[in-house]
Amino acid sequence: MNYFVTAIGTDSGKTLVSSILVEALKADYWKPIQAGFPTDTEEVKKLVSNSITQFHPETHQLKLPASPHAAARFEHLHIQLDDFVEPETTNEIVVEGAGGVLVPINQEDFVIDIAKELEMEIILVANLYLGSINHTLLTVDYLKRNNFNVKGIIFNGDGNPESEQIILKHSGYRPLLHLPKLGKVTPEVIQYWADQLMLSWYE
Ligand SMILES: Nc1ncnc2c1ncn2[C@@H]1O[C@H](COP(=O)(O)OP(=O)(O)OP(=O)(O)O)[C@@H](O)[C@H]1O
Ligand SMILES: C[C@H](N)[C@H](N)CCCCCC(=O)O
Ligand SMILES: [Mg+2]
Repeated sequence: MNYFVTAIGTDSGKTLVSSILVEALKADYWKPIQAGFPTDTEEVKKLVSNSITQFHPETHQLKLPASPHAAARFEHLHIQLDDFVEPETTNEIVVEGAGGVLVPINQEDFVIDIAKELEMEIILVANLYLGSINHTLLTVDYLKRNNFNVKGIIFNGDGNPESEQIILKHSGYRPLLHLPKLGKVTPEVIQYWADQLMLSWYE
């Protein structure tokens, strides 16, 4: 199974969560669209320590740290959905989106449409700041209305039981992991949280 990691926004922790997933599953990693530097792939390479994972090149590596539709226009490029061809591998792939679900890649399509085209199972990263319930349930509503197959939700940030409870109630999604605010993120920290994730992965 290939997993598409999305979130309720940008800077939500998708790269951090992708590193944990890659380490836990010994899966490959692919960031189809990178906007800005340093790249997420470089970050994941620093955090993953297993010898099986392959890091597949971005389909579009854009200079501007902006929405892909704008970053592409800035470079006189046009991104289209059929640019995205699943990398050749016999391994599972953890695919990281860019920003949240409705991030435009051109004037018609969105980042989440890549997951639809490639029939990937969604993993949703949800933060727990004040305001994140609304952002999360809007994302959940979109995923449900468009019949996405969702593996589960990973809460990222210091505990907020009231938010977690109401999000789980309305989404019906399985909580895969709750990642607190970490200190220095090292490969050892990633391995620890990869082990935590696997405790309930096959439930
Ligand atoms: N639980 C956490 N504890 C400590 N630092 C975190 C945590 N979650 C995210 N961060 C940090 O916050 C920053 C943004 O996280 P990250 O890069 O994973 O976001 P992202 O969702 O991948 O963003 P983008 O949409 O640009 O891909 C990073 O420096 C990351 O290490
Ligand atoms: C540049 C950033 N780090 C992400 N890769 C792209 C985020 C796009 C967000 C678009 C938006 O929702 O306004
Ligand atoms: Mg990222």
